[in-house]
Amino acid sequence: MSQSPTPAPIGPPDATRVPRYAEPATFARLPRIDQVSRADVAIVGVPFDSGVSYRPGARFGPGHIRASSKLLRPYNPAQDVSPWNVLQVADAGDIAVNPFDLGEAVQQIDTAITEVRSDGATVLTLGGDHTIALPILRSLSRDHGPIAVLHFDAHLDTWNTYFGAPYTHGTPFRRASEEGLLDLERCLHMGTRGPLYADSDLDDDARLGFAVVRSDDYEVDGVRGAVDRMRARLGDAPVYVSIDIDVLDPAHAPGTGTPEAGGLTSRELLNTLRGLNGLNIVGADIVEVSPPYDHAEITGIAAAHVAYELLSVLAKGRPA
Ligand SMILES: N=C(N)NCCCC(=O)O
Ligand SMILES: [Zn+2]
Ligand SMILES: [Zn+2]
Repeated sequence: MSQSPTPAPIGPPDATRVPRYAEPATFARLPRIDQVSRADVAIVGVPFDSGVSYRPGARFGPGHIRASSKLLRPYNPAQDVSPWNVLQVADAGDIAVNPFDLGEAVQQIDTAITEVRSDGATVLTLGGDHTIALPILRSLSRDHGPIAVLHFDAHLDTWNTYFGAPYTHGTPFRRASEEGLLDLERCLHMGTRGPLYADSDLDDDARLGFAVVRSDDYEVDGVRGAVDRMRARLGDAPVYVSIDIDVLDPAHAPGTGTPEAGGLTSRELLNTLRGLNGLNIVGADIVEVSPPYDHAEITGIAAAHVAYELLSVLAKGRPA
């Protein structure tokens, strides 16, 4: 039987013919998911910030990242790939999440992510606060088993509860570990720094399955050393990449809710992500972008470029 050939992916309109600032924003001016027959990668917004412990505003993150992604161009010379030519990437819009009921919100995110994934798409989620990583990991682990979480963040996010609440942006990875969603030999934080509640936080964190490449380790070992440790830890496990934009120094990402001094530069983060090539990435998020605290789109642009590097890695990983 003759098979109909897979249609060429639809990319963004040519920016030399359609102004970048025209039209409602989709990520990188890519098509909406209802404009394509199928998607290899779906961009999903999660406008939710009811889990934050300090400054709010991440509910406006997805729209801001989309607006800040209009200048991205089709060819990525740093990875020698044109991601839109290799993958059908489409914008699936935003999940309608209950801002008043965290339990229901977590359930809604799991359901919506599972539905997008059931059509065969890898999901790149734009947050939203870090609470959203838990339901995404629940969805992924049902198909992939225990996941290696590669977690870029100033914070551990393996704390227990806030005001007795189990679902918050400081607790997703403790819940995930307790629920058996994580490969305890292969999870890793990158870029952590700053004050903790107690020194036992680090003992708890290690017990929950995480190794650590601190922000200060970049000073000593450089990006190359960080990438070597990252690849050794992740091995060939299914990897979920969770990027809290506050992993960047506040100079590189002021628009976030719980900023900590002494962070990575955007160049260090982008270069570290390029080191993911060849690994088995099953999903990713970019969270904690809070536009009310941003200036001149600094944080939105950083997040858009982070997404672009991740999409380039996914494109390079696709068998020809
Ligand atoms: N930004 C995230 N995801 N977590 C921050 C937790 C801050 C705190 O417990 O003080
Ligand atoms: Zn953080
Ligand atoms: Zn976080």
